[in-house]
Amino acid sequence: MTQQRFLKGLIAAPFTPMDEAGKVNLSVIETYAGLIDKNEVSGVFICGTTGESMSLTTDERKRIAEAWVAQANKRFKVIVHVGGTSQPQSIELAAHAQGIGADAISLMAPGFFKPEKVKDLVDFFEPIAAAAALLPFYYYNMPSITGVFLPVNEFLLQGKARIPNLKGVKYTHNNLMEMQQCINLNGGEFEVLHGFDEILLTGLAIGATAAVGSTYNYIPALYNEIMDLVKQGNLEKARILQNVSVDVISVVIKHGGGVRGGKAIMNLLGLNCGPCRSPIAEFTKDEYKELKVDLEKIGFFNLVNQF
Ligand SMILES: CC(=O)N[C@@H]([C@@H](O)[C@H](O)[C@H](O)CO)[C@@H](O)CC(=O)C(=O)O
Repeated sequence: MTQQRFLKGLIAAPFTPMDEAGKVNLSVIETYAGLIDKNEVSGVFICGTTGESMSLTTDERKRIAEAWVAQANKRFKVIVHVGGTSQPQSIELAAHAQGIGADAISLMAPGFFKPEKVKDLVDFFEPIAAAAALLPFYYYNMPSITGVFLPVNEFLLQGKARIPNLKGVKYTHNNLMEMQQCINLNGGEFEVLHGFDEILLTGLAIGATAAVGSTYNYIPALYNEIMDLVKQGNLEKARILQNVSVDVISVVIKHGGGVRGGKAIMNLLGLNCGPCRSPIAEFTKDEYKELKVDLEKIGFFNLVNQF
């Protein structure tokens, strides 16, 4: 089946640059956007998990979205995550994303008061998606964080009946059977964006054609090669490269995970993204030293060719 896809290839989930005082530092986004453009990354998924959306104010989220749309300047796509726990706040962010010329919106399920049924989730999303009716909308499925484990294929079916701009799902979960069902639903009607970098190869094997992730910020070449190798049918080499990604992500996990560890990596590489916002603890000097040693041990710095 060859369907026209809106999103393809690698989409980086940018870190939100902050200064030492913990304020959002928009000035870094110009250089950041230059790196994205240079590295065959087809888009950015901003203010998501990696972008610390839930720790930002509504106004900060708007300013960040404006900066990315302006700096991307149509060189790559900008998908704005507008999810949260407050429907009116998300409506405001969705309308804003459309107004500034973003390419798409995405929303995770509300994780404080949770929808009990698929219908509740559709009810929550419908007016938000309608506020950006001209943009494709991707459901951001991430049950490990939201605690919402509703069946995604069922959501796509019920959602499409009421949300005309529902385009697909960003699938950040390891239920590969369900992910495959979503990919094949209605003959491949929906775009399923792969969400876990460490198992990209698995997602590609079952038919994903685009992926959103935090490590595509700093080692995109590795993943672009995995994608090329899969197209060529060279699974043996693709597996070796995926294993390299697993080594990197093991170090990232040791140092606090994709957001904390990943932001520290960006800082080590010279793109000043600053600290994470509380409650994610700031990296100490000793931690930076230890991270560098761990990355050197696995040959990480040879993988980084874009800085
Ligand atoms: C839970 C989580 O943060 N997942 C990441 C992954 O890229 C993740 O950092 C990576 O696979 C390492 O575990 C992305 O799916 C998140 C993402 O795209 C986002 O920032 O919204």
